[in-house]
Amino acid sequence: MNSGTTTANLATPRPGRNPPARAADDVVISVRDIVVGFGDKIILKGLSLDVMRGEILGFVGASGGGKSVLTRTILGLTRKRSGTVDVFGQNLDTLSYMQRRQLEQRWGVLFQQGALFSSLSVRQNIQFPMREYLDMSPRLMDELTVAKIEMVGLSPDVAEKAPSELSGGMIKRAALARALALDPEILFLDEPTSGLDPIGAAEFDELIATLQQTLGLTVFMVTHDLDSLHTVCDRIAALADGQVVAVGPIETMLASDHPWVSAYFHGKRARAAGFGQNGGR
Ligand SMILES: Nc1ncnc2c1ncn2[C@@H]1O[C@H](COP(=O)(O)OP(=O)(O)OP(=O)(O)O)[C@@H](O)[C@H]1O
Repeated sequence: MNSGTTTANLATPRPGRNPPARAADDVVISVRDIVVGFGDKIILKGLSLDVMRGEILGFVGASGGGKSVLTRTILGLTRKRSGTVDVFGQNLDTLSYMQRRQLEQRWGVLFQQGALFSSLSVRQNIQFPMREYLDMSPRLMDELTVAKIEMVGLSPDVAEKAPSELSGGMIKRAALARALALDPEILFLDEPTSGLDPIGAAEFDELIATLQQTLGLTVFMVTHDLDSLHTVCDRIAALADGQVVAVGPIETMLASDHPWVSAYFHGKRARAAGFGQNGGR
């Protein structure tokens, strides 16, 4: 999937992709100095990070380092002890219930675990957020459901299936369709390619890139997948010791002298994937 990809074409936007916005006022998510812990265990230790409009930001870090915790904190599902999270310029701590609900309609989430409600059909899963947030006729919901299913590359008959009847790749796609149900501007993806074989993972990466492009999405993607980082991410942020220790395009990661970042991007697996040789791939 990555053959023909060079370090040079990572420095500039890949052909066919619009350059992501980089203006300071185009920060879509701004995390400042957040501290998150459980009991006496501090996971995020004053972490700061910006996500820019229209970019795919890959978020990497050691297992158990706090990537999901950061995602859940941004989404307001995990309490922080201090610091701020602004989304679309709105400090999440200051929002009223209604403002919060309006904001929630502007993002879609694909969680790593429990991607679909197992007791609901794919149609019911996709319509879940529509029922939760919108007042729509069943007919319109059905039409939108088919559109979302086709958008993620599944056939319409999948709508009536139960999650247990789908392959791992189809479940990811159906969950993505649900994440897109409300036409969000931001997509949060927590390890979207985990559990997929390399071909399935590559196809899913391609789907994310295509959707980002056609829908103008901003994507925050937690991933361990070196191929995903290389092929679809505009920038990468690396988490270590509870903080973002490097952020930038792949070249920044390859040049970083932080021990974890260096080990990750120059390690055995990275070398097997063709990274880190002569400063690139
Ligand atoms: N609700 C919670 N209560 C207590 N500890 C928690 C809770 N949620 C997360 N943790 C702990 O926070 C740490 C970070 O977890 P997190 O799931 O964010 O890691 P991660 O970087 O996403 O890991 P992985 O790559 O393995 O998914 C772990 O030690 C985890 O056990």
